[in-house]
Amino acid sequence: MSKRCLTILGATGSIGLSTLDVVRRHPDRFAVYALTAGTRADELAVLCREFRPSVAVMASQEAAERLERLLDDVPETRVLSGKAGLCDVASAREADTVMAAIVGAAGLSPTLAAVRAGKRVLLANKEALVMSGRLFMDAVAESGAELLPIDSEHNAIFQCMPPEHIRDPRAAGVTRILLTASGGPFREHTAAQLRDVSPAEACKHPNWSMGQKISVDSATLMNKGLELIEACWLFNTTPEKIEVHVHPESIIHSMVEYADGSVLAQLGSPDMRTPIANGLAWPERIDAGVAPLDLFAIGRFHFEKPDLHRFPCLALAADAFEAGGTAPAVLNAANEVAVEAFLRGCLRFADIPVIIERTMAATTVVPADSFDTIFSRDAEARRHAREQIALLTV
Ligand SMILES: NC(=O)C1=CN([C@@H]2O[C@H](COP(=O)(O)OP(=O)(O)OC[C@H]3O[C@@H](n4cnc5c(N)ncnc54)[C@H](OP(=O)(O)O)[C@@H]3O)[C@@H](O)[C@H]2O)C=CC1
Ligand SMILES: CC(=O)[C@@H](O)[C@H](O)COP(=O)(O)O
Ligand SMILES: [Mn+2]
Repeated sequence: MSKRCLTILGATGSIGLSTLDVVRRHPDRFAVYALTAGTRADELAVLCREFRPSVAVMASQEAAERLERLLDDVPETRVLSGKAGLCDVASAREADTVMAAIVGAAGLSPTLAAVRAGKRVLLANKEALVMSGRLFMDAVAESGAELLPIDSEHNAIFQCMPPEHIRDPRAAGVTRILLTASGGPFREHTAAQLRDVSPAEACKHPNWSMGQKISVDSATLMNKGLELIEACWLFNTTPEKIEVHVHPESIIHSMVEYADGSVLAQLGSPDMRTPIANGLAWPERIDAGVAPLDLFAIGRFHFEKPDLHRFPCLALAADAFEAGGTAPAVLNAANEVAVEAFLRGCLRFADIPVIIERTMAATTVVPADSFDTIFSRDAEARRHAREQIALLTV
């Protein structure tokens, strides 16, 4: 068996560490070519000592200089920095597989570089696809990259469809996708209780252990909104063909309904090592280190409709997809700015959707005809969102 050689973008994060945990269990299958991080050089240094990548990349020159000092005695690891360094390792000839696990818009350029270089791209960074939708999928088609979904719901949907039909589910007899949502930590909060929840409470997901940004997105249901858009692009479908089911146990990771009335579901413990191992080894199955599912202990599954009044972000995302063009990029940018402000204690939880709605209202939708257009609208939306936050906090 020839080894897969990996670049892991966002190696120090929740998905990055879970990926390395799967890799660690299979030294005969996987080798690490490159690891990247944003600012946390100390954490990346520890990983470099264990996995001995040929290249390590930090987002800034300053962080790269620190990493270089920390790896003084690890001469086989070359240190690079910045967007150019990230794109280099994402497209390098030496790597055949790229885990795209940088959080947010910062992941778009390196993920796209991996796509354009025709890699097997394991897509966790949903924001990249939400921002650039059709352009991203066109790049996949042009390069022949193998795009495999890692987001747990999308990986579940992928597992429930014939692989040759994932971009044409109607041809496989698919009638609907049932996208599951946990409902987040505030599923039972009243609108009044939601006003003053803290960042620590928002980051305490009931079932999953994840980075801060996606944890807040789960709490507002924006994560489900981003995932709705992600599913539309990955599976070439529309929001009307996707129904969100709040399933608080997070054991069913999503379902696919067929014309004959069959509904196929993928179940598993809420542990990202399952979809990661599925993507790394696809079409084979390998040990992911995940404990077997104990359905007797779980006992019951519950399902509810999402409450769009308490959690308007889901509807805002559906509206952005409907508006098309640059609207999803604007939605994503406004959300990133609002979540960051909330995490810094500068914005109330309930004002996250307010900032997104105001930013969307203030920004003209134009056709998403190039990545330059996407990046310029992203920057403009961030400026609007920051202005709106400043107005709310004076
Ligand atoms: N966590 C999960 O279970 C799931 C996550 N996802 C998606 O996967 C992605 C990663 O999520 P998660 O692992 O939770 O996030 P984390 O915040 O835990 O990790 C983010 C990673 O990205 C790096 N990073 C952050 N900013 C930059 C930047 N500007 N340039 C380069 N690298 C950067 C971080 O480096 P540093 O450590 O130095 O800050 C870290 O390695 C997100 O898009 C998320 O939506 C999808 C499904 C499930
Ligand atoms: C693990 C994963 O894929 C997350 O996106 C998870 O789905 C978050 O859970 P909810 O958004 O359903 O709360
Ligand atoms: Mn998910």
